[in-house]
Amino acid sequence: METLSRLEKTIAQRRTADPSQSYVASLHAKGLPQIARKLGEEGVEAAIAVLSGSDEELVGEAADILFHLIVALNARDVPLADVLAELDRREGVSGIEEKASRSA
Ligand SMILES: N=c1c2ncn([C@@H]3O[C@H](COP(=O)(O)OP(=O)(O)OP(=O)(O)O)[C@@H](O)[C@H]3O)c2ncn1[C@@H]1O[C@H](COP(=O)(O)O)[C@@H](O)[C@H]1O
Repeated sequence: METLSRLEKTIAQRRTADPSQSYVASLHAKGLPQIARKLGEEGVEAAIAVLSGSDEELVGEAADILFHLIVALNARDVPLADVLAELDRREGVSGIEEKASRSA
């Protein structure tokens, strides 16, 4: 989790960098729709790697999706800590109970 928090800080700092020098800044320059599109693409690539990639390819795709997810959260000014707190809240609650609480 330390790694993800550190990455979140770096991403926040790079938002306002020169887009020709920073991938994060280049995504921001293209806007929220592009950030969302990249997150979707990476999700699909990760799913394909689950089915047919090597372990090494899956690790790479998993890293890409975590990175692009944090870029997207940061672009919406939603702290990663909020997501982690939500996961903490769900701890000890079974998936079935969680689903029932959502549809109640
Ligand atoms: N972890 C990452 C990271 N993972 C993936 N990527 C980039 O995400 C892109 C993945 O997109 P694709 O695989 O679809 O490749 P692509 O065709 O080049 O991408 P597009 O042109 O379609 O956007 C690549 O350009 C990767 O370099 C990352 N870019 C940056 N980081 C981290 O973010 C920090 C800040 O980066 P800059 O903003 O570039 O300084 C870096 O120090 C790293 O810690």
